[in-house]
Amino acid sequence: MAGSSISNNKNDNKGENSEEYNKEKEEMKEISLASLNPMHQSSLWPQLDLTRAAIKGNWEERNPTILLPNQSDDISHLAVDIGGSLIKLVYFSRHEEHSPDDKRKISIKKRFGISNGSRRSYPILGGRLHFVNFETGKLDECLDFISSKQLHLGGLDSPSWHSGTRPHDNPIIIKATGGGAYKFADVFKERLGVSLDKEDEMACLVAGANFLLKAIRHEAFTHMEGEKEFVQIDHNDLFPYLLVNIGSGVSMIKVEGDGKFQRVSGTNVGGGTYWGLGRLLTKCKSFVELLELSQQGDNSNVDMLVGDIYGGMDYSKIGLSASTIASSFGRTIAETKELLDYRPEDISLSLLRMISYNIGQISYLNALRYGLKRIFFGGFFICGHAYTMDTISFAVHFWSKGQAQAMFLRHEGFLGALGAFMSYEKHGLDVLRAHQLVERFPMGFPYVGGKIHGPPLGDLREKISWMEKFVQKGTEITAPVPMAPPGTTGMGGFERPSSRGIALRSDASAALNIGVLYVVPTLEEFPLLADPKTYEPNTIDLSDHSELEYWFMVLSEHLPDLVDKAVAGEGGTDDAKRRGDAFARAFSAHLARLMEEPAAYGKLGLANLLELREECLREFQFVDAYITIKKRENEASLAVLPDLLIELDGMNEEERLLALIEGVLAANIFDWGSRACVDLYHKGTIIEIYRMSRKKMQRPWRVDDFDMFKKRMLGCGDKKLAPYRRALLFVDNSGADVVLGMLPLARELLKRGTEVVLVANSLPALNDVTANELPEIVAEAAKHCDVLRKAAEAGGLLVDAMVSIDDGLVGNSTSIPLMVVENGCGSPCIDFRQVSSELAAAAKDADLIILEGMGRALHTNFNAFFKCDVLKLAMVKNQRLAEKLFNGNIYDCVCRFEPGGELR
Ligand SMILES: Nc1ncnc2c1ncn2[C@@H]1O[C@H](COP(=O)(O)OP(=O)(O)O)[C@@H](O)[C@H]1O
Ligand SMILES: CC(C)(COP(=O)(O)O)[C@@H](O)C(=O)NCCC(=O)O
Ligand SMILES: [Mn+2]
Repeated sequence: MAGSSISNNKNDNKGENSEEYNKEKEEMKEISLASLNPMHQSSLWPQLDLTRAAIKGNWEERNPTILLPNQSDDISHLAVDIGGSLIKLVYFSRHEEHSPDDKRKISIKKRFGISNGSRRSYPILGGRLHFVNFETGKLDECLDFISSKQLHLGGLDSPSWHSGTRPHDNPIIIKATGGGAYKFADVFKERLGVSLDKEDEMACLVAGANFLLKAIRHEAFTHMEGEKEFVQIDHNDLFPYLLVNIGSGVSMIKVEGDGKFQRVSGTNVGGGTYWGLGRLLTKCKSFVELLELSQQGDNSNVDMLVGDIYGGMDYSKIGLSASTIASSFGRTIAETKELLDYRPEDISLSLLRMISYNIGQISYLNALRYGLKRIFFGGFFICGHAYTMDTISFAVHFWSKGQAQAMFLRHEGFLGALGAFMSYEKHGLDVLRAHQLVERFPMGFPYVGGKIHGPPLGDLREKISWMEKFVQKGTEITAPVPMAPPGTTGMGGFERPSSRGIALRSDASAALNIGVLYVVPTLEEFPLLADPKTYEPNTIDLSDHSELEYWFMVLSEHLPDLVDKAVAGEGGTDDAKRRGDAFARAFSAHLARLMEEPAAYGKLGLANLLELREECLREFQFVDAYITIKKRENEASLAVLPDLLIELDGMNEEERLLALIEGVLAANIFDWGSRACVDLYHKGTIIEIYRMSRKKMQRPWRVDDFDMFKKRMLGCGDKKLAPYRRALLFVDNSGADVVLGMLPLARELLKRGTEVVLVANSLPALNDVTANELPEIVAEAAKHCDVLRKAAEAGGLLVDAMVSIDDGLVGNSTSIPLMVVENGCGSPCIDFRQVSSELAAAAKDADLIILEGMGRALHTNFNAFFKCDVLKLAMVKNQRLAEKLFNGNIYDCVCRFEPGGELR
């Protein structure tokens, strides 16, 4: 029950109780950012070190990469928002993941004329934006933090960047907003030697909100009766809106565009009122404590309800139920009672409701006054607290009679600081778009909910011991807010929160659900999506709790096997075992967190869970858990490929096409992500299983559009259609899947004059084949196949891999080339909103897409439409999914052909 869960709460006040966490000062929420345009630097922007800067690659390229050899990788830039209650820091650290261009990449870049980085007219460098906050009353802590991380020296073009000293004639300037930018300017100058460049607070709030609403996909959400729902904001239909920032006090700003706004109202009853009055009345030591108290409160002991006045009856004539609050704190007029006679829990809840309800009501009145339908609420007062949001939402909904809607922002507390940060320059941040931002949730997130200022755990050993320390706490993650629906009366008031007794996650009251947003400048929207606006990658929506429970179970059960493979893949060393253990804990904690609050990481689909698992493995430096298995299966499959090709070549074209599709479906059984299949592998060799799988291919398949596809490929009678120009083949698993399934299909397309682009993962995921691995596999296959060889050579694919091939054949070919491009993903699924620039370029001339495998064709994209023809091929290796999608059974096959564009 709530009481015990809260009082036993070991996550509480970590900073105060534990020495270790006393030094935790770095917020674990980060956003990666595009970096700077050296062309447009203002003198205020901390300069990059451009000494010995050189253009890498071709000078004639439109967007060459500029190397900055003297630029520290840890360069930081800082902006501050110093409010009445809290200081918010936003700082940028450059953080680029370098993956050297291999020959495959170079040839693809040449082929498609892709320049480095992005299409824009400046090089975007990777980086992260960190969010940190301190109490304003503890300014010293904040200054120590800035100083220890040298944030105030951020990237200045001076030798002092390294030495930490700086010449007096070159003042350091930091962007600052909030009242404290004035009040504490001298302290910053004295302690850190920096000048604060003051930016208007309202302008910063608006700039921060506009950026977030445009660039971050799941930034805004509604929160009604415990239900959180993300809102897709149409960039072209964002304005006008009312921005209500609930900080110490409250500002209400009518926003009509970028930089176009007016502060129309406000109220002095805000977050400071709750925290200040609450502290006085309850003797709470911290804001979090005060909020937690409210979770166990019953405000009817403090508030005067309509029923108190009307002898237990509703005042239905004017729509007020007996439980409606008639007068906040009205019961405390009783002369017989003193403050100590009231429970602090009840006082806290009463205060929270009074203030939230009041702000909701005033906000709506202002929205009404200015004809604004949408209201976004920000400010640290909300701090992800479900009951606060529900109360505000209720007020807006009730007073507007359902006409207006309250929306909340995930980065609620950092609008001003973000706006101040953006005011350094107008060219870096504000052009970023959602497809370039990837949000990741680091391993500590389930434990600390993004709240605790964790140490920068760059070192793997630190990560592991951090996990080990938290292992006890893993079992204590209890339900966050909400609470059960607050039970509104529908008559203008609230019932008491029916949530009393439901456990509150220790830190949920102040947990900001913000992960790490990496900027990957090279990511693009897939150009062949029929309608990017309505595209939803996930087929399974995990907001259905029974689905979530099922997949939670599947992934949990699969965990020991995955850890075994990952550890074995690295020789089973003690180090690998320890990492394996820590990974299992971290991933289990993510799962537990999401079970309790499915929307904690944004909108949750199955693809997100599967990707999270891969990311978590990478965090513990398991680069490729299935590497040994993949190699073994590739070799076994390559050994039988020649026989398969001979068999195929002996067939007529109709038989062959069917055999090829059957082959793809049968070979898709080699999937180490499926429990059922893994069990199967104990029962026979790869080749035996493949044969068994082929034998069982009975048509009609569960989804069987083969005849339609055949008609398009082979024509009908004398009527032949032109071959496809270019086919994108999204390959799935290593071994038989790619070697005996997809490569023979690729070969057939090549023979028919179609350019083939093999699209594979950028990073390993389960036993999926990667773009790095494919050229070698193709080279091996090509030893047995002229078609593949010639095509690959002509495509420049087989540069290194083909050294053993007879030189006489090289360059003689006029065949259509075969290419390998990376998809930009490291997951068994694919989200077409964010793919590599290589793939986006290759897609431009494509007229056929073949999506293979459960992850890419069923879990994601089963319902997706494309501008060109698409063939979705997969074997369903999970009973529940087969039942859910088409009332089918495990091992059913899907061959779905959907003509694109005008044909549909
Ligand atoms: N950890 C916290 N400590 C103090 N106040 C907090 C905390 N978390 C949330 N708050 C609430 O947030 C309010 C401050 O919000 P904020 O947006 O930072 O405003 P300001 O800029 O005025 O400081 C506080 O008055 C309090 O109600
Ligand atoms: C992870 C996968 C999507 C990979 O499937 P693939 O794309 O390789 O066909 C699939 O194995 C899966 O959904 N596995 C979990 C379900 C299970 O164990 O039954
Ligand atoms: Mn796979």
